[in-house]
Amino acid sequence: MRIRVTESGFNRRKSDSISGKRPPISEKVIQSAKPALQSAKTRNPGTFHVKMLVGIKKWQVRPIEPILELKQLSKTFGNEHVLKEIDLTVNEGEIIGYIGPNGAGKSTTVKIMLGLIEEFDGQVSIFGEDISSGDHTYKKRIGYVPETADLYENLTAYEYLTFTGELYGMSHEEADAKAAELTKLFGLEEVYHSRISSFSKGMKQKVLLISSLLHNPDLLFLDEPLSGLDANSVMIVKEILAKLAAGGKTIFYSSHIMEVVEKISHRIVLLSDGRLIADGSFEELKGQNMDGTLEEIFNELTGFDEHENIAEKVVAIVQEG
Ligand SMILES: Nc1ncnc2c1ncn2[C@@H]1O[C@H](COP(=O)(O)OP(=O)(O)OP(=O)(O)O)[C@@H](O)[C@H]1O
Repeated sequence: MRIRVTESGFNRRKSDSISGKRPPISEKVIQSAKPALQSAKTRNPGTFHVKMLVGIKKWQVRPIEPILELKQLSKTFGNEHVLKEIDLTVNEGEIIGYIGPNGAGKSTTVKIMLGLIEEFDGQVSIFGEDISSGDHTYKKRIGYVPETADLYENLTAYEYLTFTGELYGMSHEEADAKAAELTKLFGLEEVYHSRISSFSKGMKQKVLLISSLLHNPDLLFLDEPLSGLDANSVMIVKEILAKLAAGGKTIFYSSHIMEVVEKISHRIVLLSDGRLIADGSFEELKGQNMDGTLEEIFNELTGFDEHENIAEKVVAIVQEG
């Protein structure tokens, strides 16, 4: 059985504490959670979220809900088999690093889950509901940062954010108040009423991030969310994601920046040629005889060892003549 222990705002798995990647949760704390866990287990078998109410010295135990379930998900475009019988369960509070080579099918999976691609085989459930049922209310609980977005560049940040906030059911005043505070925290206070067309790439990315968070979604899909952000902003966003997950939000994080995926993900899911070929924490992947960085594990699992050879050929062609 897997347990997640939350204490003083830290949220991690027992395996994390053993690996020493983050400050360890003491064995005493884990032991003290056991009676509450045991009684919850007899009532409702499964996986549990164990939360210590700091100061009250009491354990709060509730089942970890599967937020997302893919069963035998397959997708073809014409004759091309893009997704091949994918099974995946994602639990509440998890940050999933969803990685794979170009063209592996990552965006296609995300678009299916967002309801942007409606034809597929298999079953996709979000918040316990089959998304093919025709009930689209689940979308209100989702936030999305696309890899490339058509921001309505003629709108100001204020207009764009209040517009998207209202689409998610917020009142104009509520969306404005929240957007103004968030843009200030992201250093965009002075340009809140400027047109997005005048923004730098990083500033636009901040608007997209704010827009995905404004309505306090329970599930976030992030596609290269750090694109164009400076090092300070990257630190802020990584911290925000860790805190959101500690508070029970679920994050599906797709990126090619392996160093970040390695650091922030509770679980790494590797898609190659439409199939899931690895699923586990970074420590678990390393434990399966795949030593090294996530970049090296990625190269090994996808069977790629040609980088030196290809680079040599490119440089030779560039320097010809
Ligand atoms: N609308 C479409 N029509 C036809 N083929 C498509 C369509 N969308 C995606 N594909 C194909 O599906 C495959 C997977 O594409 P997808 O965008 O899901 O890959 P990805 O893993 O997100 O890649 P990247 O890392 O480059 O963003 C590719 O071969 C792509 O050409």
